[in-house]
Amino acid sequence: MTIKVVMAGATGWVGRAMVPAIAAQGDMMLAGAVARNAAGQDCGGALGLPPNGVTVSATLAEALALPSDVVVDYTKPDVVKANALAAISAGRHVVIGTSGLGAADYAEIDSAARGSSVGVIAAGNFSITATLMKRFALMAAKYVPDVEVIDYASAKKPDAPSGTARELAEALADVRGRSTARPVAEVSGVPGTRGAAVGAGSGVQVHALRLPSYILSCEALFGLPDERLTIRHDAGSSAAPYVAGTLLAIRRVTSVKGLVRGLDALID
Ligand SMILES: NC(=O)C1=CN([C@@H]2O[C@H](COP(=O)(O)OP(=O)(O)OC[C@H]3O[C@@H](n4cnc5c(N)ncnc54)[C@H](OP(=O)(O)O)[C@@H]3O)[C@@H](O)[C@H]2O)C=CC1
Ligand SMILES: O=C(O)C1=N[C@H](C(=O)O)C[C@H](O)C1
Repeated sequence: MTIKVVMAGATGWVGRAMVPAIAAQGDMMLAGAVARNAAGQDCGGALGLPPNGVTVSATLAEALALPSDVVVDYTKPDVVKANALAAISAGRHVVIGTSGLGAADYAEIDSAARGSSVGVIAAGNFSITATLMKRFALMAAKYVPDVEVIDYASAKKPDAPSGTARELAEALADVRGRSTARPVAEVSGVPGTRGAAVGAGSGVQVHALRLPSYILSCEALFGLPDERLTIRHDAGSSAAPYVAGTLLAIRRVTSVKGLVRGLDALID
C-alpha cells in the first residue's frame, strides 16, 4: 500500500527536508502540502526542486479535501492542535513534530483519535540521539530521584519549554522518586528563578534559556550527595536528524489507534 502523506508546514525548516524524503520512499507519496506564503504554487517549485505536481494549500482544511492517509505537522505551536484535531475528525492518521503541546492537550488528542479510530504519533524530538537521551535519562531517574532539566533554544523560539524538554520532563515526573529539593513554595528571594514544574505530581523543574546561537539543547541533571550526572543532547543546524524518525512514524501510525507519545515508544 502507498501511504498518501500531507505535509503541513511544507516550506519550513523541517518541512522542506521532509518533502523530498517522502517522495523518495517507495511506499509513500506526497498527496498534499500546506504553507500560507507558497499557497497556489507547485510544492517542488516552491522549494527550489523540480515540480512534483502537488499544489501548496493555504490551509489544512483545503488539503484535506483531497484523499490522503497521514497528516504530518511541522507548523507552529499555535496551529498544531487545531490541525491535529481537524485531521483526526477527517479520518486521517497524524504525526506531530510541532512543539507546544503538553499532557492535557495530548489527552484530548488521544480521546479524539480513539473516537475516530485513527492513530497519532507525537514526539518532541524525532532525532535518534535525542530519543536516546530521553531513554538514558528515564533509566537514570529510576535510581536518582533528584533531577532538573535545562532547555536551551534560540532567542526567537516562540514556545517554552521546547517540545523536547516538555516530553522529557513529563516522562521523568512519571518515573522519578521524591525529590529532596526544598519545595519552591518555601524558597525565599525570587522563587521563579527555580524554574517551572512540568509534569504530573510535583513535576520536574525546567529552566528554559533563550539565547542567540542555540538551536536546541536539552540537559537532564541528576544529583546525589557528592556526585552528579549530566545527560545532554545538542541539535545541529540542519533538519536532517528528524527525517528518519518522522518517516518511521508515518509508517507506524497507520496501524496505531489513539496516541503514542515519544519516538522511544517505537524503537527497541
Ligand atoms: N519533533 C521534532 O523532532 C522537531 C520539532 N520541531 C518543531 O517543529 C515546529 C516547526 O519547526 P520549523 O520547521 O523550524 O518551523 P518553520 O517556522 O521553519 O516552518 C513552519 C512551517 O509552517 C507553516 N505555517 C506556519 N503557520 C501556519 C499556518 N497558520 N497555517 C499553515 N501553515 C503554517 C510555515 O509556512 P507559512 O508561514 O508560509 O504558512 C512553514 O512552512 C516547531 O514547533 C519546532 O519546535 C522542529 C524540529 C524537530
Ligand atoms: O524550534 C526548534 O528549532 C526545535 N524545536 C524542537 C523542540 O521544540 O523540542 C526540537 C528541535 O531540535 C529544534
